[in-house]
Amino acid sequence: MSNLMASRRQKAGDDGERSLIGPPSRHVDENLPDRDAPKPLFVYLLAFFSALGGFLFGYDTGVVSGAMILLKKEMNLNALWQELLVSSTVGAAALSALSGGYLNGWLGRRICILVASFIFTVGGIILSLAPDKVVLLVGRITVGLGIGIASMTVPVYIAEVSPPHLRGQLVTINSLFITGGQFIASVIDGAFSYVRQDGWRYMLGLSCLPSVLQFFGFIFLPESPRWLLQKGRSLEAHQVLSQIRGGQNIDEEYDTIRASIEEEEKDLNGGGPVIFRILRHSPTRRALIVGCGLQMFQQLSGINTVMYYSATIVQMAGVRDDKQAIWLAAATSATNFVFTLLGVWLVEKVGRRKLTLGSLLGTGLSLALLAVGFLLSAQNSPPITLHPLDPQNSTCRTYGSCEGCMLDPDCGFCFLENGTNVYDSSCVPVNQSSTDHAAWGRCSNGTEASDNPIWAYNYCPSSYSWIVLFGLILYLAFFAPGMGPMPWTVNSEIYPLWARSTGNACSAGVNWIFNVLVSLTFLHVAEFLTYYGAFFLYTGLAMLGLIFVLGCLPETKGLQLEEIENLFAGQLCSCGEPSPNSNRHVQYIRVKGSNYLPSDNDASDVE
Ligand SMILES: O[C@H]1[C@H](O)[C@@H](O)[C@H](O)[C@@H](O)[C@H]1O
Repeated sequence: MSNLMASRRQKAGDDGERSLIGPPSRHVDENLPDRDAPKPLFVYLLAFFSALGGFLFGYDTGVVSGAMILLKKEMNLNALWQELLVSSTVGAAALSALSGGYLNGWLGRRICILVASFIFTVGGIILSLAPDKVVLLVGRITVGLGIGIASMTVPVYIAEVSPPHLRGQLVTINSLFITGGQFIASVIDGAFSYVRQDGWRYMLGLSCLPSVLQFFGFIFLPESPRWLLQKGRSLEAHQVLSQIRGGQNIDEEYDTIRASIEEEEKDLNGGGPVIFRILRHSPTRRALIVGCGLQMFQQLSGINTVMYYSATIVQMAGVRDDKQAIWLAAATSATNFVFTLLGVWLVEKVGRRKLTLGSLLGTGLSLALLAVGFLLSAQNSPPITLHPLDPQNSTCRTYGSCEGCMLDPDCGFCFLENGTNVYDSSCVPVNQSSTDHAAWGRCSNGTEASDNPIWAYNYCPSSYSWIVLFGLILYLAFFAPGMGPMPWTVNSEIYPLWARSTGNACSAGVNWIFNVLVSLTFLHVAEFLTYYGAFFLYTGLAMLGLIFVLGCLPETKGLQLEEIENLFAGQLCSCGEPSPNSNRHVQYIRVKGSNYLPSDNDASDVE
């Protein structure tokens, strides 16, 4: 009973409505069969224009690998500059995602999306016109700032304008656009890799098209009604909500949002910065742990390493032609994209929790398969049979097989091939200005060796590479529908309005910080643990993630945003079971527009 009272106290602050307390299964949206639930077109339009932010996130993070192949030759970039141009964007995204929380609360979601698309456009222009590497770096930091703001604002905006029965699907569309952006970027990379002179300018500059489209779209699109209500602009909020819901009766939804905001205002958990209030208030603190944990485990399961390394994996499997390898890497991003589509379809069918659990389990198993593939390749690594005189007396001459040679970033494997048979192999230093060639000898640039030796940098030829290739496809098939989109989707729904932008800013920041950490450490980890060791490590981390999700992620499917806070009222890790405080919740029903006051004696008020 005390739970009931607490629940009622929590929600019954609005006169003019009466509260009905009932189990989650009874609430309005779940009673409607999916096919009968209204699907107002306008909300799809909003989701599309917002998700262009996701597209830009995917495009700008994905396009750089292809651009770098041309850039490093044209601008003579050394390893440090290449690293800077790739990681600066992700680092800037981390910073701007963290500060995006404040901007979101202050300026609103719409203005933040406008600011992000403006920054994307400016960044794209800087990049396409850059006369030197310093300006390129400025451009890459600029787009990173846009990505950070977009990555935390767009899911929040979509979640706030969506009706509950479509919310998971629509927010997941943003992730579909991220992987779509990565896929289109790889196709553009492939197409413009033939344009040796300035091809990179087109690759980097083309991002201006979607950002301009988004900017003009958002000039005409409305602000989130929830944010408007929070700012006391109730008339506008009512109008916007009714526009978004296609003229349906919105009174009930409007009242629920308003009541919850009024309740939040009464119970602001003292003053001070929002992050401190989040940490002081246990339900939001728990939600923040779940949100940040999900984002951390998303990156720790190694998605960006696998994507980055996919070109090498296909080379290892025997595709030696550069162009073919680029197109096969595009096929990898296409796989990521197609399987995210599966996630969009599944999220409202099986729910967030089951989807994430199934995805993590499959991701872990595929990582183990990848590791086994690398282990077998290492154990059967081709021996080094030639030991040419090394003028630099480098470490390369000390290795007995390809495995040790390829793990040393300063060396590469030069060999001849007859079917699957490797012969006349040597380990020689890599050319410091381009890893495409050896520093000297048969595999160096400009050497016209009649027997056409093959230069393998970062990989070894292996007859077990099909296991690795299979592991890669399996990994994407499991990761993309669940662990890819769910951290973004779940974060957009688990915080109450007052904590939503700050909560999302923190969790998006965690995502970007772990993205930089994992990508920057991968080669070093591989150097110390070997490739199979690195992939076994990711397997272990994915399994830890599985335990975390199993223990801590509740199901949010079908609930109103205002109801979700209750899921975190109980202890943190309750294995997805709703806490005792959350299995009753309140519905607000306007009774003929009258000022109906809830009464404790009213039989309809209790179960
Ligand atoms: O959800 C996205 C998506 O899965 C991308 O493919 C990945 O590159 C991002 O890091 C991730 O946040």
